[in-house]
Amino acid sequence: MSEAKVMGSPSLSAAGGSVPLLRARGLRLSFGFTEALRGIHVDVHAGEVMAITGPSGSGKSTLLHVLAGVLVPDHGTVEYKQVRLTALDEAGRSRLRLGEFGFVFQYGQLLPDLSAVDNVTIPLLLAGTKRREALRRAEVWLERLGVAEHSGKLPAQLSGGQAQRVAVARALATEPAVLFADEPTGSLDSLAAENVMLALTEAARATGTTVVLITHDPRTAAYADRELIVRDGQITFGGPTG
Ligand SMILES: Nc1ncnc2c1ncn2[C@@H]1O[C@H](COP(=O)(O)OP(=O)(O)OP(=O)(O)O)[C@@H](O)[C@H]1O
Repeated sequence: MSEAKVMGSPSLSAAGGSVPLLRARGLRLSFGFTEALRGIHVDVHAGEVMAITGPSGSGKSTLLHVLAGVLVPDHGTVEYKQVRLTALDEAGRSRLRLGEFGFVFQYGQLLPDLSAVDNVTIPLLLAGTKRREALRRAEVWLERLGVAEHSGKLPAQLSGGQAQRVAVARALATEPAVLFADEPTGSLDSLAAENVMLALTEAARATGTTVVLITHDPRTAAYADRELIVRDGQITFGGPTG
């Protein structure tokens, strides 16, 4: 774990209930005249797999980026482990992202000239892990994601589903507290999508990693513990009641 980790275990509120790992209130964000987020409240609890669904253009990616501290809302707050992420400057948010969060995108964005295992070592090496140990841990993660036999292949030699599982292994290798995934199966056929989701959720549940993922696909959402539906920048289903 990196020094940038925000210390503290899941805490209890004064009332004795568990405090969400991520707590967002009153999020509003506009791009010019487009109101992408129009007053969103979200709680994400430690260890849960949460799917954000909704029509194209409804604000899903914007919401994910605000929760992950990539974008700053015009109004509203995001708290991570009770630290107000929205009050941090860019450097503070960057440290938090590096230390606590992992990311997977629709197209895994593996480095094309590096083998699968070398791709997975990258974040470990950046975090200061020695090369030998990084290789060992990368192999363990490829095994967990079911792609160990492809570890020496270049991304171009992998199927789309295999490449996404390598991308998930890379995102989880530093053992982030939260994995943010934006359409992680969006480029795959349905069988490959199910295999990636199965591998992703099994690995996340085995390690207690919290997952926030965006998907258009109901079959992908079915792997989540909870679904949040966003329409026109607002949550229409699954938001906090309190
Ligand atoms: N950088 C940006 N500049 C201008 N407008 C943006 C920007 N990012 C998003 N938007 C607009 O904000 C709204 C929400 O976009 P967002 O990408 O969050 O939706 P989405 O639900 O993730 O869509 P999709 O499912 O198609 O990826 C859209 O109207 C989009 O055009």
